[in-house]
Order: sequence, then structure tokens, then C-alpha cells
Amino acid sequence: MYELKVVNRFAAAHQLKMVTEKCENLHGHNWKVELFVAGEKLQDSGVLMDFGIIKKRLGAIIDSLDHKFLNELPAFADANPSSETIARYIADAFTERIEPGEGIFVSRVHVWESDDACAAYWPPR
Ligand SMILES: Nc1nc2c(c(=O)[nH]1)N=C([C@H](O)[C@H](O)COP(=O)(O)OP(=O)(O)OP(=O)(O)O)CN2
Ligand SMILES: [Zn+2]
Repeated sequence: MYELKVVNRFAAAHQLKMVTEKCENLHGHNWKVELFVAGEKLQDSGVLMDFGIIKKRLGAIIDSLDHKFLNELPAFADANPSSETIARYIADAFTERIEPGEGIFVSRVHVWESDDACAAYWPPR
């Protein structure tokens, strides 16, 4: 099995209900996202998938979050925009962009809310 990781970042605002009182106030973070894709078989070129393609697809997803008020996005209509649900959203959105026959899957997404706090999501397979 091979696993690749690409990294991206976004800035956004959110409010979190039912976590701690201070989190209910409107505030923002500079999130860091690490997306992992995995697969068994390399292409003839010796790569699992070109990093450039993965970065471009992740970039489009990050654009949907960057400089947004996350609570207002349809993706978080039913869920607090926590680092956990952001990681799940990114994993699901990337999985939708994988084309048949590409032979990869999203193995993990890390979402760092600060330098010392990170949520990891492993999509079910
Ligand atoms: N499991 C999670 N816990 C918390 C999340 C989360 O997404 N998942 N998010 C928050 C809030 O976003 C909050 O803004 C972060 O607050 P806090 O962890 O207190 O961060 P600080 O930068 O204020 O760090 P301190 O160490 O408390 O100064 C909360 N929890
Ligand atoms: Zn926060």
C-alpha cells in the first residue's frame, strides 16, 4: 500500500454550540488540512497519482471554505463546523472527485485548528 499526503490551509470564521461557552462567540482560525490518499498499484510512471492533481482537487474544496462563515454553509447545516466535521466534509468532497479506475481512496484527513490541536478522520471503507 502507498499513501500520499498533501497540505493546504484556509482561514474562516465559526461558532461552536455546546462545546465551551467561549466557542459560541463568533471567532476564526487559520486551519491547516492534511489530506492522505492511498492505493495499492502504481501507475506505469511509478506514481500512485500526480501530487499536482491531488493538490488541484483539494484546492477546489479548500476554496469552498476559505474566508467563509462556516456555520452558513450547507455542508454544516446539521452539524457544528468543528475540526472533526470539517475533516469529514473534506474527505467526502474529495472522495466524490475520485474518478472510476483511479485506484485511490481517501485514507485520512487531519484538520489542525491551531499548532497544538488536530482532529483526524478515517472515512469508512
Ligand atoms: N474536539 C474539538 N474540540 C474543540 C474544537 C473542535 O473543533 N474539536 N473546537 C474548539 C473551538 O474551535 C475553539 O475556538 C478552540 O478553543 P480552544 O481549544 O480553547 O483554543 P484556544 O486557541 O483558545 O486554546 P487555549 O489553549 O485554550 O488557549 C474547541 N474545542
Ligand atoms: Zn473555534
